[in-house]
Amino acid sequence: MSNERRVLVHPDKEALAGSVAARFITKIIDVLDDLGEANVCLTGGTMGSAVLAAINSSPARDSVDWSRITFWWGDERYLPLGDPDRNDTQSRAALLDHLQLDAAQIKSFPAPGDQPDIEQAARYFEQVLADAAIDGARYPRFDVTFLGVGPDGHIASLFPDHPAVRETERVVVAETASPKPPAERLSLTLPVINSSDRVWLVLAGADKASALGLALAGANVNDVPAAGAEGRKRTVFFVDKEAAAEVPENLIAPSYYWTSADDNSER
Ligand SMILES: O=C(O)[C@H](O)[C@@H](O)[C@H](O)[C@H](O)COP(=O)(O)O
Repeated sequence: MSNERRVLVHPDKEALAGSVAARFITKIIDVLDDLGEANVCLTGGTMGSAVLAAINSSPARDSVDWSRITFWWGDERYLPLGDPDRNDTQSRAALLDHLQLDAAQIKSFPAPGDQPDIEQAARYFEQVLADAAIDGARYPRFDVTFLGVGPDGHIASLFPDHPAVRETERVVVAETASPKPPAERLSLTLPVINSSDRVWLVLAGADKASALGLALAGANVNDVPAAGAEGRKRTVFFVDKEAAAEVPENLIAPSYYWTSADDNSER
């Protein structure tokens, strides 16, 4: 199995969300069959929520044994629990609150007041991740990590030319000057994101075309953080036609009916 980056293009945002949802359901069933349990890292943003809503409305939703999945986020806005702008609030509304999950399956980042300040909140969550890890690792194995991509090429809360995108030692960092409001956020660092078996980037719209084109053309990670996203087994850019406008034709996967047999190449 090669770990080349794949670009899968869809006609529009709705088809994109539906396709990612279908692929996720199939993949996570395979992972649970193989490993017995799974860790999934969700993303904020409109595409992240659209995918979760598509999973929730899928006829195959309840083919997944959700009780064996722990949910994390790649980043979180540092806002009070329940704030409508928090990523976990939006993920709950789109999917998680429609499933029968134990509270322990949902690993929300801390909110203001949980820890003395945002930096200690970052340190605290590093311990939460370590407690969930095995074999002395600093964080669990993420089977699928979703990422949205900003027009500037940011992923999670790793923004171009910010120290967080260059951080390679820490597991969780505090971002206090996010160009995308709100200013204060917590984020996994790139090495942790890239420890994931699969990194699935989901982006739609003409405003993402430049960032995607640059990321696939090998831009510097500091300039275009999405350029640095790479899963251990698979890295897939799920995009719509508008976002794909600047992607070289040779990087776009031939359109084919994807079957699980194709996916067995991962084993
Ligand atoms: O907290 C956040 O804002 C997200 O984690 C962020 O990284 C988002 O995924 C991108 O900005 C893309 O957002 P859209 O999908 O809405 O364009």
